[in-house]
Amino acid sequence: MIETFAYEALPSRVRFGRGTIKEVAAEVDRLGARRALVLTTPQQAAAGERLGALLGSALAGYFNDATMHTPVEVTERALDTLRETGADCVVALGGGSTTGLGKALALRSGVSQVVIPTTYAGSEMTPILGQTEGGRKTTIRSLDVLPETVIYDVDLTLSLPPMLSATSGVNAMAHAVEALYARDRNPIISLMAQDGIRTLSSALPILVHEPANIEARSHALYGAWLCGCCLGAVGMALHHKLCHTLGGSFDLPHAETHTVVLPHAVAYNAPAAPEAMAAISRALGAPDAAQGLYDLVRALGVPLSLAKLGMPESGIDKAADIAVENPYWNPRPVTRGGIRDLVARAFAGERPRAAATEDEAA
Ligand SMILES: NC(=O)c1ccc[n+]([C@@H]2O[C@H](COP(=O)([O-])OP(=O)(O)OC[C@H]3O[C@@H](n4cnc5c(N)ncnc54)[C@H](O)[C@@H]3O)[C@@H](O)[C@H]2O)c1
Ligand SMILES: O=C(O)CCC(=O)CC(=O)O
Repeated sequence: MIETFAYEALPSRVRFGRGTIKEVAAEVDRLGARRALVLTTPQQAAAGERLGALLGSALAGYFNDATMHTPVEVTERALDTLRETGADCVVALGGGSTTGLGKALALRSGVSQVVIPTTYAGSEMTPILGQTEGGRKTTIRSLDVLPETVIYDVDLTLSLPPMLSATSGVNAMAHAVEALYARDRNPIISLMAQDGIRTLSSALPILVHEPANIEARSHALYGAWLCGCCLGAVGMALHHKLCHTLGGSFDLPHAETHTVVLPHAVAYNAPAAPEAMAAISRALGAPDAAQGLYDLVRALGVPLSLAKLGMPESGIDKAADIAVENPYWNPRPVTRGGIRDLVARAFAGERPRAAATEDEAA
């Protein structure tokens, strides 16, 4: 039987393919905008200049200081540039950090956004904005920050280094995994989630050895789009909350933290979400969801432990304390002991705990 559900499609236009960046001026025009401010990180400034050339007379200027976790002071500087250049639109070229800056500007000024994603983070498909002020990261959900247009150009992902491709891809898979057991899950998003996990788990092991494999790049970017849609559409749970806590408390890198934690969060939730686990296993082609994810991460050759990412051992207890401070919905109740065990295993890079039955886990 089909479960009772609600489904709300988010309004955004997507173009996908190779060489699609050439359509940027037409897409800006389609939005009724006249002057576009190009946003990048300092590392992608040269790619931003090539994009500026494609915009021609619609180019208003550049802001090349996008920074991870969207610090408010950077947004304020970008807002000054937006006003000085008279831009009525932003074109964000880059990963989640640059997309985040575009969203922050849209929230404050109402400008429309074209996003050209070059990682697999998926922020371009969500009405979610995380911002940092005074060392504290807060998240809002509002249609005001949802980008109007997203241009996926597979060619732009060829330069994404293999290790960042792997961790960014697992970051994307985490959105799909949690969508499958979300409280507000629905059949359309679950289909996208399963296909997102399937395409990324097939493409990533190829990309770490052959980063220029265009077919694998194309599947990975398509999978990232599907996973981003999942994050934008339904609520996330333990895995995302825990990564947020760990990243914020110990200044750990975003995609790498997701990659280490995902198998352990899935093992924790497995007893309470058997249908989701079966769907994840099928999508991975592995007998067990959590063990399959761990095997995938190990095969990608990326760090398997929070210790390797720079978390101190004393952080295990601190993370467990913070994780139970503010209650949130999760398919399995979040207990301090359970989370401590999860974080300790993730800290050491051990295999996730073998799945318990729901009774054993209670
Ligand atoms: N709000 C949301 O829905 C959402 C979703 C996912 C992530 N995020 C946020 O996004 C940020 C992380 O984004 P990210 O993981 O994409 O990393 P990122 O955007 O910080 O990019 C990492 C580095 O890789 C470089 N880079 C990106 N694409 C490249 C390419 N194709 N070739 C070469 N270099 C490239 C960037 O310039 C940067 O230096 C975090 O702040 C996270 O919280 C937000
Ligand atoms: O930091 C944000 O902008 C929100 C992050 C998020 O919702 C997805 C993630 O943790 O990958």
